[in-house]
Amino acid sequence: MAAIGIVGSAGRMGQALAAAIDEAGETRAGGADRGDDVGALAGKADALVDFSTPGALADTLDACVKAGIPLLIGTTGLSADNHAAIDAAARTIPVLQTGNTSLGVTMLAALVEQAAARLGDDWDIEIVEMHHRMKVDAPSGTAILLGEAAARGRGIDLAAHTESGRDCHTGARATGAIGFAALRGGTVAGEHSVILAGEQERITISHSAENRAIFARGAVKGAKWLIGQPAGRYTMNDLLGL
Ligand SMILES: NC(=O)C1=CN([C@@H]2O[C@H](COP(=O)(O)OP(=O)(O)OC[C@H]3O[C@@H](n4cnc5c(N)ncnc54)[C@H](OP(=O)(O)O)[C@@H]3O)[C@@H](O)[C@H]2O)C=CC1
Ligand SMILES: O=C(O)C1=N[C@H](C(=O)O)C[C@H](O)C1
Repeated sequence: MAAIGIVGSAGRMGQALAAAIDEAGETRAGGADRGDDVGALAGKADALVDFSTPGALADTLDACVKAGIPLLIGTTGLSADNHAAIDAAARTIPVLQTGNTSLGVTMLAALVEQAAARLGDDWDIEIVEMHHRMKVDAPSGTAILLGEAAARGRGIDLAAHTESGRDCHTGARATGAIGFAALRGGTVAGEHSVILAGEQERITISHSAENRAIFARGAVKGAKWLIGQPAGRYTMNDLLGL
């Protein structure tokens, strides 16, 4: 049985994760929220799972490195500095970072990578997502993950080909661009569609999250899998052997 600590335990995902830990028969090592000592939590856990905010990440990584325990990072909206800090910590401990812990989105990303690899750049790729009104970051971590999968398939750099936040007179779409559009409203748990738009035909591949339990269950699986892995940076693909 694994003792899993929750960073951001009072939040929507923190609560869903607590339920998933119980459902899986694992142990809750406790939680850390704003102002709490994450080091104390790391000291009594086998692994931490973080669904909080990018500003909390540096302390959480430090705490896990000091305690020598793995960390699963589900928080999205991460900066380049956050990613550099993850890379540094992953030299000492196992770290799994993903914009989406669900099995369905991991499969969707694999399909998108394959489609992008086989279709030429005359097929325009657009990623559309919708989330609840409380979500603070855009595009979603999942949309970015799907964009990275498409870019990998195409053999291009995502940052250099991103078109997002289109407004006013944008000019025509750049050939080979990967476009992002974000909608916010209501209580939507997470909707993502990847549209491949060619000449007179279109492919749309979608994923709908019906609730947060799917993310929480995937995070518990990920945390358990991380315990016992060597130091390194992992994704859900590693966990699922994709
Ligand atoms: N990878 C995935 O599969 C998924 C990722 N997410 C991501 O997880 C994150 C959390 O989402 P959600 O639960 O909906 O958001 P919430 O706002 O409901 O929860 C975040 C929690 O983190 C707390 N928090 C703020 N600062 C700290 C800190 N320094 N240390 C510890 N906790 C802190 C917040 O407290 P306070 O209210 O006081 O600020 C809040 O309770 C988001 O980035 C979201 O995009 C969500 C779903 C799935
Ligand atoms: O904030 C959320 O709610 C979600 N965040 C993740 C994201 O940014 O993609 C995952 C999921 O879509 C829900």
